[in-house]
Amino acid sequence: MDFLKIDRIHHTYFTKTSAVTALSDVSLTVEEGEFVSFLGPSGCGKTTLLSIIAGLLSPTEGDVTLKNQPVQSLQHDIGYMLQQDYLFPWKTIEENILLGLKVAGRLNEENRETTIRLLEEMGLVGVESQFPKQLSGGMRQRAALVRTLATEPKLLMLDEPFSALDYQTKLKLEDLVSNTLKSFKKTAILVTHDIGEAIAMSDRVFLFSAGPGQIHKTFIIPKELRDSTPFDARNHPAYSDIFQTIWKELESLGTKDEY
Ligand SMILES: Nc1ncnc2c1ncn2[C@@H]1O[C@H](COP(=O)(O)OP(=O)(O)OP(=O)(O)O)[C@@H](O)[C@H]1O
Repeated sequence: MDFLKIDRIHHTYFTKTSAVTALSDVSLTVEEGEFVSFLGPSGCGKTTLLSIIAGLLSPTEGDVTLKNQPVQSLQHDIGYMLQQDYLFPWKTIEENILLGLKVAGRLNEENRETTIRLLEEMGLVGVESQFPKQLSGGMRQRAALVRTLATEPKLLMLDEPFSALDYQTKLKLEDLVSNTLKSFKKTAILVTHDIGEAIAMSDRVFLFSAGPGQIHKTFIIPKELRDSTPFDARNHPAYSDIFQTIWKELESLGTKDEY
């Protein structure tokens, strides 16, 4: 059974004066526990597709099923990690992390223990009583991910989560996030413009072309890279081959200023 099935999705935005086709005939599947990336130029429909998967937007045509259930309304058990951490500045890290569980009326001993394990995995033990402004950007992003994972989402969507961080922090966070998602056996979709990040973190990469957005090609990341941490994958001999292959495909789509 496919964990997530996207079947012949087509989406057109209609405005008073125009119609913009954001996605055309997009089909893909994601297996449980898999980490996939959506890579492509600005405007190729990545955000539109995430919104459709989350049930925030109804596609013009096509179907999405998550764990064999049709997605027809907002999915509450999808977690997000975004470019901004959206932590509440007036709450401590612990209060921020437990907020989602409290609001859902699901705070109990078991998921408190899960939260402690997550704090350990993400190297955040000791900062629970601090406020977000006392933490670095990377630490705040880690706290935001703990808050998301604490609610045990079925699927995690990572929408350019590292793009506002400095390069060193981004590399360290890639490793931490990847290890944590593997140890919690999470299924995840990463949206990124960064070929290296997509290769280092994913099992498969879907390369989108723009205008309208379509899947141009799917790349299976070599096993030796998948078995490595993202940092080690970037330094593996197989990395440059797959990087070149994806780069050439991107170039064949037409170079855009964004690249
Ligand atoms: N609400 C909207 N109304 C009209 N057109 C829209 C709307 N949202 C997106 N679009 C258009 O749909 C296309 C796909 O947009 P989308 O934001 O999904 O792309 P994207 O790949 O996420 O871009 P980026 O990488 O810049 O975030 C673009 O041409 C965009 O201008």
